[in-house]
Amino acid sequence: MLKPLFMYVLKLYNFVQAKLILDLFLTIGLGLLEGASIMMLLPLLTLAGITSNQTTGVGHLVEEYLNISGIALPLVLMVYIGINAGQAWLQSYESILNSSIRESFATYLYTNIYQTITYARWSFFLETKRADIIHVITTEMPKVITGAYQFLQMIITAMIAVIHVGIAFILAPYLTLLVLFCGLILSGCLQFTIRRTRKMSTTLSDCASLLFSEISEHFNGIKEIKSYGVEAQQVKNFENHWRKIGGVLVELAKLRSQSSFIYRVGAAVFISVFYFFAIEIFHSDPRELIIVFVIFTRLWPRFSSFQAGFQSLTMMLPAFQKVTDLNNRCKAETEQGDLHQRTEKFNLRTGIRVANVSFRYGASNQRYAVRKVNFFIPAGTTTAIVGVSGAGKSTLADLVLGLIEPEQGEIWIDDKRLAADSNRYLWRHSIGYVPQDAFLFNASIRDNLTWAYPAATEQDLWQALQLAAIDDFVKGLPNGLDSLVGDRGIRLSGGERQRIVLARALLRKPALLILDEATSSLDTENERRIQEAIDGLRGKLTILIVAHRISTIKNADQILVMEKGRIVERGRYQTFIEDEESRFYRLAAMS
Ligand SMILES: Nc1ncnc2c1ncn2[C@@H]1O[C@H](COP(=O)(O)OP(=O)(O)OP(=O)(O)O)[C@@H](O)[C@H]1O
Repeated sequence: MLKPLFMYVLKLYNFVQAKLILDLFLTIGLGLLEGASIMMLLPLLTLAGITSNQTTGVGHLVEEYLNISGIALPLVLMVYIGINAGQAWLQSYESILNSSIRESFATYLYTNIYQTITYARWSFFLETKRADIIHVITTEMPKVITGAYQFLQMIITAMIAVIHVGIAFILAPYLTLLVLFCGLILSGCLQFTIRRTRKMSTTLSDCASLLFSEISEHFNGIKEIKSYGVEAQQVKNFENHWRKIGGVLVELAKLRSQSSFIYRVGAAVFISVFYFFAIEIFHSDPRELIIVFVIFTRLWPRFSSFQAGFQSLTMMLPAFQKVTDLNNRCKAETEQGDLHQRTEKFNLRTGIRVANVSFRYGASNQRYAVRKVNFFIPAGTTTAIVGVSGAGKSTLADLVLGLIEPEQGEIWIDDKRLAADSNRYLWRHSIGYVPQDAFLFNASIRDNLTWAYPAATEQDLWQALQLAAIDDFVKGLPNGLDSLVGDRGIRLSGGERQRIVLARALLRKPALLILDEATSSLDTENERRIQEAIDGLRGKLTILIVAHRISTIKNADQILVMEKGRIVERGRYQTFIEDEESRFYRLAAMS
């Protein structure tokens, strides 16, 4: 269970090696200075007249040295001030260094996980809930960063403790062993709270993940929730989730207060034992007794914070596990090859050949979404795929897009086979894609367009808008290209949004334009407009249309009819519509 934690600490070490070593040296320096500052109590107490009649021990040595050298109080006080000033300076320097290590480590880890997730294959996103990914990034990652850092702080605390215990041991070895023994007993007593904390934390993490999913789905489906009038049910679900989380949090608070109770009572018992042994059994030098007492009263909060830190770390372990699992899954799904060094594009000359391609969602799935499909899309032509819902149209489009890999068969772009990840990546780079519910950023129209092609000139932008038949609309807006589209393009109508997205796709001068049910959610008027825009592109571009409505594909050069993952008919609109026996005819009659 501690393995993921070590991994992150190791990452932290690899990331900030030099700074971390400097930090550790500073910590040792701080520990030594703090020890020296405590040791200064010995000459100070001696000069104040507290002495002992013992003739051995460090106290006696200091007494003799002060007598022989004749060192006066002002000099000892100056040394005391010097040590404390040095300690304060080191402390402030160390805290700045710590904060810089922590922040750069956080940036590194966040960017790293974001990158790993983003570069994972599409299949990963098909199998993973978005809410779970967002939950890991926004809720679990901060815990991981705090945890790795806290672990480091615990090591630092342990190092300082070792220095202090070392000093105490030199002064009073038996008393020190006694205190350490008592500390061990106390830790043993607290083991059960640690185990229980770990269990509760896993439950808490799972509950939080579910709650996050619930919130995300709630706001994604808010329109449906309101139209069905199920607000009360949703609020009740939310309340139930919170009640569960609240219960776990109260349990954790109980555990924390239990440990703190055990600590406080234990401290009182151990101080009494310490005094009893020091005075009655060891007959200790009062100065050494005072110093050992000072050391342990300073160490006690450290022990206690070490214990609390350990408990918090235990609480964070489920977060480490979740982040590590996600990271490992993404890594296993990362597209291989020199993907991001290459920028060249595919330039379709002959066409796209889909040869005997089959695909299913998951190796254990009995049902193939696409089965033994063969077809050719000549460059510069329009191909349409039609079929009833679930026939496999979008899956086939995703295969041609290079988002998913065929389980069997091959896809060829001219004479290049889409086999390697890097090929598929470059191919996607060369495609314009317009899905049914296209995505627009909450930014200006210009930003939304240039996102796909940052090097676009003003002329390129207007040309693309014109091709998508939306240039007049944009010209009419008060801020033209710089008008804001609102969250997900909410300030635009469905048709305007789709045409902006079409313009964005065209801006890249794509080798292939894929329209995946791009007009199915539009009204007739908007559909007509976008249809005109698409018709205007015929012959200029290679187009693949996945269509629900037959009216949108009348002018296609080739129509493929799909049924249960297979292509069952192919031809042109005119031929099909005259053949009442054709499946296409029946489809057209249904739509
Ligand atoms: N992510 C997925 N996981 C598992 N099965 C899936 C997934 N996506 C699609 N399928 C299944 O694959 C088959 C083909 O789906 P696909 O979306 O390609 O059909 P479609 O013809 O595009 O349907 P529609 O017109 O309704 O969008 C369907 O049986 C569907 O249930």
